[in-house]
Amino acid sequence: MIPIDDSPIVRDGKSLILAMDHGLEHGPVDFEEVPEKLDPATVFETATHDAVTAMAVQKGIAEGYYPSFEDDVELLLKINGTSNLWMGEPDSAVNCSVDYAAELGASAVGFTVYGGSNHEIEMVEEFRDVHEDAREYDLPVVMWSYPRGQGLKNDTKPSTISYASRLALELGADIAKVKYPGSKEAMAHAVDCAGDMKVVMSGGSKTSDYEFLSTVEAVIDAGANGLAVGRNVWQRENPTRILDALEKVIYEEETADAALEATE
Ligand SMILES: O=P(O)(O)OC[C@H]1O[C@](O)(COP(=O)(O)O)[C@@H](O)[C@@H]1O
Repeated sequence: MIPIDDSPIVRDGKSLILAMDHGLEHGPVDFEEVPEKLDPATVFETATHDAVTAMAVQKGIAEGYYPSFEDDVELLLKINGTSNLWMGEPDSAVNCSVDYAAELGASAVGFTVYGGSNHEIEMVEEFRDVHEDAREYDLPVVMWSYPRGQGLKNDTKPSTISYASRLALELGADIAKVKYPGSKEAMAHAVDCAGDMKVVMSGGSKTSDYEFLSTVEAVIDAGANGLAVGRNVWQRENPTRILDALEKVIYEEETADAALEATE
């Protein structure tokens, strides 16, 4: 972990990363209800909102679309990723080098580690190379720290999420992106386990405005540093409105109720 408060992907110590790697990770199914979002430019447009500190995409999307948005959006290049067609133990192919991420204009890199998978050892060794290459460019490293595999039946239980945040600290991440462990108290423990490293919550599938914002409120109350979110923003009819509300909950530490009321 290095100090990253001056990084462009951090605003007032917090981050709101807009993720759009779902076409690879889940397949086009995530765009069925919002077919216009199949065009990555529409989501880059959403990422120009002041609340968004970075947009996380795979190499192909960055190559094709980032040049039109480089003045308004910070790029977080996701270095590895797997399709949903892969049926083996959780694993993730390294799809891009840190050198090429830097060439594309990335302000940070992202890397998934599936702790507990039968492929954990190789993934952590790949993370080592990515982490040390990123240090050469002073690029913050965001770890998608997702323990899962045949030995892990519940990947969001509190002890697993605390382990996920600790594992990221120990391996050198600057931000750990973890799933919500179900309560503010459990999130607070995951944050404690991360020491001075930043922890952000992973968004998850789309829920109601209130449910989503209340969870984000709990996460901020727990001392976490924001959110890395995809579907709960760009699957909405009005992504700007939820980003207006998230701006209030994350940076102004307002309640979900107050944020909703102010953005009605
Ligand atoms: O591995 P999972 O749990 O299916 O989720 C992977 C997806 O979730 C994210 O980590 C966050 O996106 P969401 O907010 O839509 O859950 C994406 O970067 C990634 O594509």
